[in-house]
Amino acid sequence: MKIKFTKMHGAGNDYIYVNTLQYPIENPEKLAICWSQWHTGIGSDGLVLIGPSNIGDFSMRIFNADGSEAMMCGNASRCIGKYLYEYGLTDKKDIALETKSGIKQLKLNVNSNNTVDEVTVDMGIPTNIHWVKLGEQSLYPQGITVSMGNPHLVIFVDNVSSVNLFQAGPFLENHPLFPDRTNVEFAQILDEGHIRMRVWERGSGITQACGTGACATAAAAIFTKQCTRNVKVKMDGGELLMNWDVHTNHMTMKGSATKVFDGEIEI
Ligand SMILES: N[C@@H](CCC[C@H](N)C(=O)O)C(=O)O
Repeated sequence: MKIKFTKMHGAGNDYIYVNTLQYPIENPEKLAICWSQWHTGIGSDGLVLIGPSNIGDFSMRIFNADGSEAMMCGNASRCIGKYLYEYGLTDKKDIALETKSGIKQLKLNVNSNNTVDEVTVDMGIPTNIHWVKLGEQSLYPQGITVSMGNPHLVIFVDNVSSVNLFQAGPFLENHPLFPDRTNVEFAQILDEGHIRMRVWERGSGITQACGTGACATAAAAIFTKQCTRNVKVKMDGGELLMNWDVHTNHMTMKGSATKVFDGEIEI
């Protein structure tokens, strides 16, 4: 059986997107592992399924490169907005997307060519924000946990370029404090409106960007009064603009969504 897919990225965080309304997928965990491989698969940070929804306009399921299913993905939610509009699944510019961490509202920025270049997502309320001690075995004594529907650990450092992500990432992802594992963000405050961040994602390793991670980083920086409520998070693959609303407590994330190519694969 042949499945059509689209490879897309948001700030360099790249996923394989399948419209399951047309191509139902029975074993996404296995396919995420197989297709994400760079040398023997399509190559990606994971697999995203676009589906129907009873409570929103459409739904999203996201699988990391190791096959684990995540509750939410910020970069994929923007790419889904672009996909839905440009592939004619909707003509709405405001889309309610069902995710495992609830409905996320997408606002599409449609340009004169009728293509979507940017999407703003209401990412909801950051929760579980508190300092944690990481113990003597960690190079980094403490960090801040933030939940954006999925778990994050944010560690502020003076120089993000000097962090050895390959070493610190897996150690902290699997730290005993986090029985469900965690995403790990290293963040350097550039000024009160700009943060430089590098990420180790749970289930995918080093990625070029993480949308929920950018939200978590902004929330941690604002929580510790290092940044204002409007802040840009610069990652290896691009930047996202965050706003943490003082009245609603919701975090919004604005950024690009890019199509790489369409393909077809046999299963
Ligand atoms: N890249 C994503 C997050 C994907 C899921 C994450 N690795 C997890 O397991 O929670 C984003 O852009 O938010």
